[in-house]
Order: sequence, then structure tokens, then C-alpha cells
Amino acid sequence: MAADADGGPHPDGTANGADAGSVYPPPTNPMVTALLTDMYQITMAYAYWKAGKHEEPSVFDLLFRKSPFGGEYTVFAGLEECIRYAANFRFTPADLAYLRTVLPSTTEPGFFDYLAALDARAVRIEAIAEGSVVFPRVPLMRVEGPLLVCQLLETVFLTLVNFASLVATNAARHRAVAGPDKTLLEFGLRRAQGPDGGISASRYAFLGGFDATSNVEAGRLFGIPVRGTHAHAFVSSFLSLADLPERSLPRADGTRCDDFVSLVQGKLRQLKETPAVAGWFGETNESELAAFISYAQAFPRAFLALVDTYDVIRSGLPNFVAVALGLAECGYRALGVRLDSGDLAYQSKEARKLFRGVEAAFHVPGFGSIGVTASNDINESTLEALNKQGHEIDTFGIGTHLVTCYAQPALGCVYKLVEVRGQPRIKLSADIDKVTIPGKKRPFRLYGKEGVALVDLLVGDDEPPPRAGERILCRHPFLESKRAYVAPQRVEPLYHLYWAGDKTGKGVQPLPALAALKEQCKQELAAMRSDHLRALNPTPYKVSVTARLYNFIHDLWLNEAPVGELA
Ligand SMILES: Nc1ncnc2c1ncn2[C@@H]1O[C@H](COP(=O)(O)OP(=O)(O)OP(=O)(O)O)[C@@H](O)[C@H]1O
Ligand SMILES: O=P(O)(O)OC[C@H]1O[C@H](OP(=O)(O)OP(=O)(O)O)[C@H](O)[C@@H]1O
Ligand SMILES: O=C(O)c1cccnc1
Ligand SMILES: [Mg+2]
Repeated sequence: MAADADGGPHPDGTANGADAGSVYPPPTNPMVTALLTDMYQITMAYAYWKAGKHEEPSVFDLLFRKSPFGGEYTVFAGLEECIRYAANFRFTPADLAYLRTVLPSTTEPGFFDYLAALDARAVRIEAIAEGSVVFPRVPLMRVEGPLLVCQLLETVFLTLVNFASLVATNAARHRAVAGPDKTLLEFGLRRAQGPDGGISASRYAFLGGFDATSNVEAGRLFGIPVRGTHAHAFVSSFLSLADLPERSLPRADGTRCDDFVSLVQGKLRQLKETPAVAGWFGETNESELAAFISYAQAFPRAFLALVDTYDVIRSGLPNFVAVALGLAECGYRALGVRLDSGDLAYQSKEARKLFRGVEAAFHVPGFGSIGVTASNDINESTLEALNKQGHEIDTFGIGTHLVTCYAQPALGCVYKLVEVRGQPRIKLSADIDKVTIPGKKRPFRLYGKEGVALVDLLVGDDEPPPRAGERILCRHPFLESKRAYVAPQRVEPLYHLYWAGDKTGKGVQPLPALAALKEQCKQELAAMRSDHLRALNPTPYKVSVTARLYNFIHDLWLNEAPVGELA
């Protein structure tokens, strides 16, 4: 997918061998093929085919049962990739040749002929918009069509939605703790679970609320802003000022500062003698100063220095200030510093104190508000702790904990058959959280006063949709005593049709650009009551069914559950 700012099914869909005329490019990762599935999908497909059930009309729901990270909400992501997969679903001759080697030799050749002609044109997919805030038990996607092909979509849909939604949710939670004004950079590629983990994490962390990524390929693929500083290696690669091949720097006004190195050294001496900084430092590390000067020469308009290679307070910060003052004299404004170890709260406050003192002493307007970036194993709890202590960090670089979803490594979306040949199906379990809600139904979000979401209501397809201003009984799907009347101010149907078999995208909802999904996520989070969103012990959000759907579920349940015998 190209960096598309304005949405719509993607007109750039010719990469990776997509059909001409299709507005749906193949999935981003070329490994997402018809064979990227569990073997049992193939064996079931054969058994369905043998039993003559392969074309039976079926309905599957894709849902999760518990929000991740101990929270109450999940950000739904991965839908675009699912639709691109469905639109391009085919077994190639090479796929079929391989399948012949893994299925028993008794497999009838007609099955392979059937697979050779199979695609997902007979499938219909309704779904909640990607980027939406979603809740347990509400099916995120409803996949309808011939049994065999709908079944074959299970594993890929789950793998495309589970990690995407997990990362997007993780990002949204980090954003919630950091606050809306901080800049959040995703730094995770090196720690991600492989290249797809890294690329996916960059994409969905952006969707969930991060501002930029260090991952250049993700920038190219998805139009995410790319940002970066430099590593310790750059600093330690310099041994002394003698390593600098060039002493000059072009000034912003086009003239030339012939000896920028001496200018900076002069600033450092001046700084040491400044009363506001008196006693702050003695000798700073000269090789670090050389590295900073060199980086400033390469990026005079974007100078940002990693200040913790030797000693943040005694060397990194003063060296940075000296170079930043030199740049200021040449007409440039330095961007700031990055802290990557030690007590980030304390160091950021010291840095701010220094920058403010320098602004006053050197009369450089704006110097006091120079940026402070922090990184080093940051997670939700660290952000929370930093907030409590008070800090002066304005940008966080977050890698490992964000992209690996360290706090919870998987989201448990499942894909369940809820109807076949017009007959509702239920999956029973001793654990009521695992009982599926049978039949075709669609979700609505009911909003109360001030536009706050009150409840998600599942309504049977054969029932009229809820209407604003009309009082409706909302019941817990399984617990008889839990019910409430709701008279919504506004009713939002959550499903939209995203795939109806037509590769030109006519008559279906377009797939919005990533920036629009990010905005959707932000707005939906803003419409939720804050107690549902808080990190610790959030208030449960109600997911209900209509009275009719409740009775339908319970009748079917009684019908399907065997009566026990006590001996
Ligand atoms: N003020 C703070 N409050 C709470 N946690 C903090 C604070 N400052 C930093 N942290 C976190 O504490 C941890 C410190 O990491 P660690 O113990 O590895 O030390 P380090 O600073 O990385 O040491 P080293 O100098 O060896 O690299 C990091 O996860 C960091 O995000
Ligand atoms: O800590 P994360 O949230 O994963 O963020 C990314 C980390 O990657 C970089 O260095 P790296 O950890 O590779 O080396 P260093 O910390 O030893 O400098 C960076 O300096 C961060 O520390
Ligand atoms: O640009 C950075 O500072 C960066 C990028 C990746 C990982 N750690 C830091
Ligand atoms: Mg590190």
C-alpha cells in the first residue's frame, strides 16, 4: 500500500501481482497466501467437500472475549488486510501441487479442481470500522458465504486482526498515560518479533496514537512520519576534536562561520563561567563534543544529541548546550537532547533547569523550551511513575514494551460458526464467557447525553434496529438478572459492508487511509467515559442483547445442552 492520505479502495493496487482493475491490492506481506493457514482448515475443506457441504450458506463471527492488558477496551485493527486477502484469495498451481504432497494419496482429484477454481467472490463481509473502540463478545466481523471458503479464511483473518488490534490497543494505552501533548515515537523494530512484527507494530502503533516511527520501511509503505536521533555508537566513534575533518559551518543566512569548532569551544568556556551554571561541570568529554559538533554540521537545522554516553550532567548536557549556542549564533535552533539511561525524571528536570538558565544568561529566546526526548525500556508503568514524579520530557521513544506487547503477548480473537443453512449454531461451554451468541445479528452503539457511549447492543437480523429516543431493554446475553432500559440519544449502527465480491469496490464501504483510521480511533476514545478507559480496574462497559435475542440464545442453549443424569 502506498502512502495514501485521502482514503478509498486503493488505486495503487497493482503491486505484488494484483488483478488489473481490482481496487484491492494483495496483503502487505507477500507471505499472506492461501497456504498461510492451519492444516486443519485444509482437511476440513476436503471433508466438507466430500460431504457435499462445501457450498452450504454459512455465517462466521470474529470476536474476542476479553480486552487485553487488564483493560476494558480494544482498538480494532487489521480489517483492511483481511479485505485485501479476501479480494485476492486464490490457490495458485504451485499451492495446489504442494497440497497434493501433504494430503493423503487417496484425496480425490476433483477436490483440487474445486480449489483451483475457488475464490472469495461469493463471500460477504460486514465489519466494524477499523480504528473503532470495541468490546468483548461484539463480533468485529461477520463473514457470510459458502461454508468451505468461509472456513478457509479463519486462520489468516485471526492472525491479521489479533496482533494488529493488540498493538493498536497497546499504543492507545501508552498515549492515554503520556497525555495528548507528548510526542510518542515508536522505536521497536530491533526488538519486534521479526520483520512482520516490526512492520505491523509500526503501522498499528501509529493507528493507536503514536506520532511517528523510526522504521523507514513502515514510513514508505504507510506514509507514517519517520523520526530518529542517533545512537551511542555515533558518539563513541569519535576519539577527539582532531577527528573533525571540517571546522566550518554555513550560517542560516548563507554566510560562512569559518571556525565553528572554536566557536563551540568558546561557548563551552563561557558556559562554565556563567553564574547560573556555576559548579555544574568541570572538564567535559572532548570526544563527545567532537561527535556533537559533527552531527550539528550534518544537521544544523535538526540537531538532537544523545547525551548519556559518558555522563549526562557533567558532560552530555554542557556539550550539547555549547553546540546549541554555537548553532544559535549561526542562525539555527537546536532540536534537543535524548536521555537513554538513569533517572529520566531527574535528568529531564536538570536539563530543563539548565536550558532555562542558559536562555536567561545568553539571551537566546526559546532555549529554555528545547526538546527533551527520553527512551530506555519505557512502558505504561514508567510513564505513570514519571507523571507522578513530575518530569520535563516532551517526547518519548518507546520500543520493546510497545511492539512486543510485553504486558500481554496475544489477543484471543476467535472465529465461530453461528449459522449454517439458515440454522443458528451455538458453541456451548462450562465457562459462559466462551458460549457463542448464535445466529445473524448486528451491533449498535447507543449513546446517552453529551454523546457518551452507554452500551453496545446486539440485535437479531430479523428484528427492527433500535431508534434514538425509543426506550429499549438491554439484557446481559447470559445473566438473567442483568438488564437495563436505555433510551438512547443517538444510535450508531456499527457494521458496514466491506466486501461483497466485487473487486471494483462498488457498493461497499471504502477502506480509509491510515491517517483516517488514526483519527477514528482518537475520536472514538474521546466519546468513551473515562472510567471505562482507565488503566487500573476500569468500569466494565456493557455489551447487551435485545430481549428477543436473549430468549433465542437461551432456547437454543436449552435445546443443545444435554440433560445430565445424577447417579
Ligand atoms: N524516574 C523514573 N521513575 C521510574 N522509572 C524510571 C525512571 N527513570 C527511568 N526509569 C526506568 O527505569 C529503568 C532503568 O533501567 P536500568 O535499571 O536498566 O538502568 P539504566 O539506566 O538503563 O542503566 P544503564 O546505565 O546500565 O544503562 C528503565 O526501564 C527506565 O525506563
Ligand atoms: O528501550 P526500548 O523501549 O526498546 O527503545 C529502544 C531502545 O533501542 C535503542 O538502544 P538499545 O536498547 O539497542 O541499546 P542501548 O539501550 O544499550 O543503548 C534506544 O537507545 C533505546 O534504548
Ligand atoms: O532514533 C532513535 O533514537 C532510535 C531508533 C531506534 C531505536 N532506538 C532509538
Ligand atoms: Mg536500551
